Amino acid sequence: MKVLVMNAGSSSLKYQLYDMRDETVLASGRVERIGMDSSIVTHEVPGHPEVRDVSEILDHVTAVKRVADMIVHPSHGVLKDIKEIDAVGHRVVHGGEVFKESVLVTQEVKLEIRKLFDLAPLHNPAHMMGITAVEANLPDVPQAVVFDTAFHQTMPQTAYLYPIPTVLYRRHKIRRYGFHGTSHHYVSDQAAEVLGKPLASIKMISCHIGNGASITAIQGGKSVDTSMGLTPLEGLMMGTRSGDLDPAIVPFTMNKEELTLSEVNSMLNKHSGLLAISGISSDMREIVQAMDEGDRNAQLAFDMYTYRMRKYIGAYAAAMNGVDAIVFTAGVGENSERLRAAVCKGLTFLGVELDTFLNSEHSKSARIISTADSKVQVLVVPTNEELLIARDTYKLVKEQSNK
Ligand SMILES: Nc1ncnc2c1ncn2[C@@H]1O[C@H](COP(=O)(O)OP(=O)(O)O)[C@@H](O)[C@H]1O
Ligand SMILES: CC(=O)OP(=O)(O)O
Ligand SMILES: [Mg+2]
Repeated sequence: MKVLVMNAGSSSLKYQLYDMRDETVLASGRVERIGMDSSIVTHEVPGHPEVRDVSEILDHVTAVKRVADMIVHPSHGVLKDIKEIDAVGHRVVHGGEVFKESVLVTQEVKLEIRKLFDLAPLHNPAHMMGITAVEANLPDVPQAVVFDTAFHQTMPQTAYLYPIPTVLYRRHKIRRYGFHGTSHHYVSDQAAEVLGKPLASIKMISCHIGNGASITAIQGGKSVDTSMGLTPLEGLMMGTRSGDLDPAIVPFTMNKEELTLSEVNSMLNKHSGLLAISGISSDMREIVQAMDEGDRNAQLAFDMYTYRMRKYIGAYAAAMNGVDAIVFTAGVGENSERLRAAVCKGLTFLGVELDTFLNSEHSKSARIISTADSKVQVLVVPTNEELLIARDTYKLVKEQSNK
């Protein structure tokens, strides 16, 4: 079975095509700057150089069509006919309380995802555009949706309720949901394998540090608390998002700066975090470079970012009354030895001892980076949300066809 995995953002579309017989990636790529003047399409077949193309792509339907064209292209395609694609799996960030696991797309499912637009305005509308674009380009191909929130549905009420009037939860389902669940789930499985211990016996803290960033406490393989909340704004300081702050800042800023609610919302989501403090970039690579060149604001941004991570790790060690393993994943977590070193430096009280050599090694595989004596094992595990999405999609479509 061939499964196409899609992660549609508001102006981008990432894809991976899997052959599920051996879970190999046949092709992958992305469309960026959808709806802007020059859109960029990149397409890669393992073992071959990347193909890049700049053209005008006005909407997601055209973007999906371009992806399909790439996949069947005479020179860099991997399929003869687009009909060879058996199923499409989508990442959907917000599944609310309705979706505790992955499901096949139906009219009702689409309606439910639409109801959640308010709660993930940067993400869910884009995913829906991806789903309808596939319907337009690949009619009759079954589609599945895999939710970032699903893994966190095991959180106890103590962790997911906000201490505000409960009528807001009953009426509007205002509660903490958590995100990046597919990634936290994947890396926790992988980490247990590397450690050679059953997941059921491990207290783990998983740090997904990418553009968006979240930390999850995983006990016995289940998410028991996570740093993101109702929306992906709560928790850690991120590239452009503020993370935790005093909610009173919202009305106070609106008042003092004469801003509207949507302007403040945009400030907190798009103009805060690393970008705001450094005044340079939301990209950790550029922050580290500027820091090394002596830029004090970049240094401050880095210090705040890692300080806030350390506080969450401490909190989750307390939440689980201990921690056996800390896992770093996603763009920053996997690639920045500087970040890992800075975070772990302040965790010696927990018995964390990083091995400087292992931490500095560049490798694409899951590995331990703590010393043999460290009481808490520290790991780097490359995440693979796409593979879990492909697996769930494959399973759901197979079950459906066996009915
Ligand atoms: N070598 C590196 N050092 C530090 N940060 C890196 C490195 N490589 C990538 N990153 C960071 O990873 C981020 C992207 O992470 P990723 O998990 O791919 O995010 P997303 O999936 O949300 O787009 C970039 O913003 C960049 O700052
Ligand atoms: C939920 C979330 O923050 O996702 P991303 O990191 O892809 O923005
Ligand atoms: Mg990501």
